[in-house]
Amino acid sequence: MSDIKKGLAGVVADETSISKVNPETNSLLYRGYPVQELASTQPFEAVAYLLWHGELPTDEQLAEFRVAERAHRALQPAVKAAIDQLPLDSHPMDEVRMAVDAIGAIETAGSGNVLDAVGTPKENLERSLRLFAALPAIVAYGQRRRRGLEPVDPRDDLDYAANFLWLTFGEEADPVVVEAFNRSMTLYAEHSFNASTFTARVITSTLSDLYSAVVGAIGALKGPLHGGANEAVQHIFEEIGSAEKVAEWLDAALAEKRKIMGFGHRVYKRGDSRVPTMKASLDTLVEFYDRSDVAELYATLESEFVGRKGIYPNLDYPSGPAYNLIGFDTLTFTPLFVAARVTGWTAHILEQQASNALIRPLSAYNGVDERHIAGYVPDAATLEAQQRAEEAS
Ligand SMILES: CC(=O)SCCNC(=O)CCNC(=O)[C@H](O)C(C)(C)COP(=O)(O)OP(=O)(O)OC[C@H]1O[C@@H](n2cnc3c(N)ncnc32)[C@H](O)[C@@H]1OP(=O)(O)O
Ligand SMILES: O=C([O-])CC(=O)C(=O)O
Repeated sequence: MSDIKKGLAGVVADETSISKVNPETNSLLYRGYPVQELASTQPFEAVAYLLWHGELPTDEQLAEFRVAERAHRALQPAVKAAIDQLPLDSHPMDEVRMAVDAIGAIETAGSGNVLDAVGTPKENLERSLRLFAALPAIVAYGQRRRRGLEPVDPRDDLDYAANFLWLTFGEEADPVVVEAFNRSMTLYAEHSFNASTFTARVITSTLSDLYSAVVGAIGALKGPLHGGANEAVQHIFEEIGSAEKVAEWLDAALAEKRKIMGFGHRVYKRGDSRVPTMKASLDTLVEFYDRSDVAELYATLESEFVGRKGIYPNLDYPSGPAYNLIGFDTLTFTPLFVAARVTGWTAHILEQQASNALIRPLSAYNGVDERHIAGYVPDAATLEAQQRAEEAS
């Protein structure tokens, strides 16, 4: 069949008013605002509000939103208990998926049946806010427990980004670090019908609940062709070691036909619109931590790979080393992406619920021709149905 779109490449599956990815102009708009402007001027809470409500909050709305977000920051004992059941060497993405699953099971408990678990738009907006508020403590706890540290309590006097760093490291981060981290959250928040968001929309389209959709999206994000690439970039940096070893490493990697993680994109073919903003944040971190070696490796790998293949970095390329400099464990990088993208996922879940159609594409069968079990004799009802089908065709 010639009209198969492998990987749904180029297929417009539905409309959305949440974000616009334009590879021609290399731009990304959230509800009409260029993401670079949002990243430079807004706290992440305001970006979450924008994605859900369609408008940036007024000062009063932001203050009210912050009160609600701060009220749900603490790690719930049942969620901590769910995470504690897992081996310490479970992947943190599995931990986060388990935590969201536990929250979903707790919050929809008593809803009676699958129809009631779906919830109203108001309930789903509240659920989105609670998940957004709870994820930093979940991600931070994962890293702390692997380091043998007790969780710390959230700080009501800190905004989202500063509190996230506090929860992870147990100390107040420098404003330079908070700013870079806040920007990364905004840049990661939303990107139209990427694989994880589309997964969330597919699950939502069956009238399943918001938590199930987010759990599915986490599973899709874990893959290294999608969100898992920020973790994979750091592994590559460690494998290479230093800028002078890039050329030799790349020769071998390309000879082995390896994918170089952090490069390439399904939609952007001439560079990811978010990279310059994240690279600027990486530069501030390089300066702050006095790690010019990281900048050198970054620049050398980029120029060698772009020079040889004409394939450009995506957002995971600068964010991987940025998260490493901040002090996050490498395996925590993709959970940070979850904490940011939960805003986009839930905005899409709400949009899908508001205008739903079951998502169910067709497939072209390319298996063996019809065949039969030797000695099988159809019963009367089957024969009758076959006869009716033949007559109708
Ligand atoms: C936030 C995000 O999720 S951004 C994406 C993060 N993912 C990564 O960084 C993983 C590495 N990149 C990739 O695997 C790809 O570029 C993808 C999956 C992101 C996009 O893939 P697609 O649009 O399907 O392009 P596809 O994988 O078909 O690549 C086209 C060609 O470029 C090559 N190519 C694309 N990206 C890379 C890469 N990173 N390294 C080496 N070769 C690459 C492919 O091998 C393919 O070559 P071929 O035509 O000779 O077979
Ligand atoms: O859009 C995509 O396919 C992947 C991506 O960059 C994202 O989800 O941020």
